[in-house]
Parts: sequence; structure tokens; C-alpha cells
Amino acid sequence: MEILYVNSKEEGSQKGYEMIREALDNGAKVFGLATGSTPERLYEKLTESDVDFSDAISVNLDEYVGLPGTHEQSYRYFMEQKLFNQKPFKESHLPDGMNEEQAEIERYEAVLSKYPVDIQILGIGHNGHIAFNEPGTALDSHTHKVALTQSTINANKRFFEKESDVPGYAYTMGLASIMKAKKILLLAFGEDKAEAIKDLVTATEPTEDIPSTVLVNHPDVTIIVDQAAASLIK
Ligand SMILES: O=P(O)(O)OC[C@H]1O[C@](O)(CO)[C@@H](O)[C@@H]1O
Repeated sequence: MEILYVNSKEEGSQKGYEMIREALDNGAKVFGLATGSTPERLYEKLTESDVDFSDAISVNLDEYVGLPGTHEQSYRYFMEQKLFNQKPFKESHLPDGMNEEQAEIERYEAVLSKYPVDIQILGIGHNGHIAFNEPGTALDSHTHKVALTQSTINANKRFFEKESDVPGYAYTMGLASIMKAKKILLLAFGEDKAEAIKDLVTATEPTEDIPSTVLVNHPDVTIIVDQAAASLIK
């Protein structure tokens, strides 16, 4: 696990941007994408650049259950606004929050089998979740439906008018699905991520209590942290 210490979110997003470009230049075809506030600046940098994803495929980590892709808080809508409208991919895949559970799990697993991820962008939740894999998720999990924890609902309610509007469930790639990516790039910015980063980088083996620790066994993980997120490990 390589840790890149940067001074700011701006610098970290620039580094992330450079790594994505490098992957594309070196022939990466399938990009695993994340939502949330963490990668926003990185996506902005991609949209401001001359990068061309028209031959590439994107697959996203997760989607709220019950929100159609046209809903402003859906992750499909987020991706369209932040990246896809400006930089279209040949194909962009996200879980479909309106599909029935079993059908959606099978459909998305088939997408992931068809398109193994070359480079996966990840953020991290306060409780160490990656994608929507909350503490207690099996380390060998694949795409599944998850009940969001109160911690995640609290963190995400800022995007909704009121807390009761936050969906209680999501479809998410599992931890084993994420581990299949050839390369993983995890970004964390801000003091509120310091505890989660400490838990991840001090872990010696994976534990279900802290989903991010599954990454300890991945051969190619880079973590980009700003000073605040690194404040408990430096
Ligand atoms: O980047 P943020 O907004 O801090 O979110 C952190 C994590 O939470 C999620 O948005 C899910 O709650 C993840 O997809 C993300 O990595």
C-alpha cells in the first residue's frame, strides 16, 4: 500500500488526475468510478482537460435503491453532471436503483464480469466504508443490497432537503468485487477522514468491522491523503 501525502485536496486531485491519465495512456479501458464529494475536484480536472474516454468503459460502485437515474440525488445523475456529460465514455454502467433486487444483482455482476476494472477510484466513509459496504459486510461479498447505517445517512443528508429523504438502502459492489480491480486509488481529504485513514493504514489484516481494511491484501493500492486526513498517522 503506497501512501502519497499531499498538502491539499487540490494537490491530491491533481495527483489523482495524473494517475488516471497515465492509466489511460497505458491502455486502461475500464475505469471504476466513485461518487461523493471526494472525487469531485478530480472529475472537474478531467472535464477541463483534453482527456478522451470515448473508447473507455466506466463502472460505478453504487446507487441508492428507489431513486431513478433522473433524480438529482441519484448517483447516475451525479456522474452525468460531474463527468459523463462533458466526457462521455463508450459505455457507462451504474447499478439501477429502480430494478428489483435479485435481477439487479445478477445484471450488475454480469456487467462486472464483462468489464474487469483496470483502475478503481475510491473514497472512504467515516466508519471505514468503501462504496456502500458498511461495517459487518463480508469480506468476500459481491454486488448486494445494503441497509445504510445511521452514520452514513448522517454524512449524506447534507445533499438532501431533509434526513427522511435519504434512501435507507443502496445497491453496491461488494468488497470482493472491488478487490478485483487491477489498481486501486483511494482518496481522502479533511480532518473528518483522519480516523478512517488511521484505521486503514495501521491494519495488518482485514476485518469486517472496518471494510476498507480489505485493501490490505490488494497488491496495488495508492492512498492519496491531505495533511488533515493524515493528521493521525504522521
Ligand atoms: O466523498 P464523501 O462525500 O466524503 O463520501 C465518502 C464515501 O461515502 C460514499 O459516498 C457513500 O456514502 C462513498 O461512495 C464515498 O466513498
